Amino acid sequence: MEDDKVAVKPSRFKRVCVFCGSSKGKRDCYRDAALELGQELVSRGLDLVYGGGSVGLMGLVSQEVHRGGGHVIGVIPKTLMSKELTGETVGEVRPVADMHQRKAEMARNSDCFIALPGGYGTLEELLEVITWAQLGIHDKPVGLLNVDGYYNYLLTFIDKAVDDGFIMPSQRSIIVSAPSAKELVQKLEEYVPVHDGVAAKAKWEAEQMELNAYLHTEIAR
Ligand SMILES: C/C(=C\CNc1ncnc2c1ncn2[C@@H]1O[C@H](COP(=O)(O)O)[C@@H](O)[C@H]1O)CO
Repeated sequence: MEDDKVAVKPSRFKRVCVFCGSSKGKRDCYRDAALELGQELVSRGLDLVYGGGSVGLMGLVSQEVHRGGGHVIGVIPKTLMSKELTGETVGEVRPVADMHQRKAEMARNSDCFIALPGGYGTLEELLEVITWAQLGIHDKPVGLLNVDGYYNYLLTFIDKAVDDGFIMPSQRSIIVSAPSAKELVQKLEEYVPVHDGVAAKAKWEAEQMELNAYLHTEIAR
């Protein structure tokens, strides 16, 4: 092999679920991070799963992956499907019945999760997959793209919850964070899931979640 060619190790992931703002935020660094994450997924040959639509950072990351030739899956509740609300979705659109089914479908179809900066919706999606990891419902890595320290207060709060005995120290490592997309995806590739006694007990919930998602899909047809 020529010296300037670096062998790219195949990814352990196929599909990455991205949670992010339905707004672009007020600073260019958020916009740039969404585009950079899109490019990183394309360069690693990874598909994108996200909440559908073209608004805010959601639009930027999905359009960047689509433009780079990556496969994009937008999972969107039927009530949000009007173009006035969410705009055009690039790639594949998977309509679902409601917000709960959307989260279950996004999780079921992904091998890891990444949160870009966002608001309540992003936080809710992020904290749910962290909680599911804590309960052992899945063992997929969860990453926080901490663009210019956007999530510093959240990480400080989580450290406080560990210090004060509300989160087990072993569960602190569920959240993987990094300031750039490249670093974050690399850390997620290397992530080793946390396992403890809770995990085994909660496995049934994973089956329940899959069954619910399947039933919702069938009912929605
Ligand atoms: C109802 C309005 C806009 C709807 N726009 C959305 N379209 C698709 N998905 C959305 C939308 N809003 C939230 N989401 C989901 O939550 C995350 C973003 O929420 P945030 O509060 O902006 O952080 C995102 O990951 C989506 O899955 C007009 O008000």
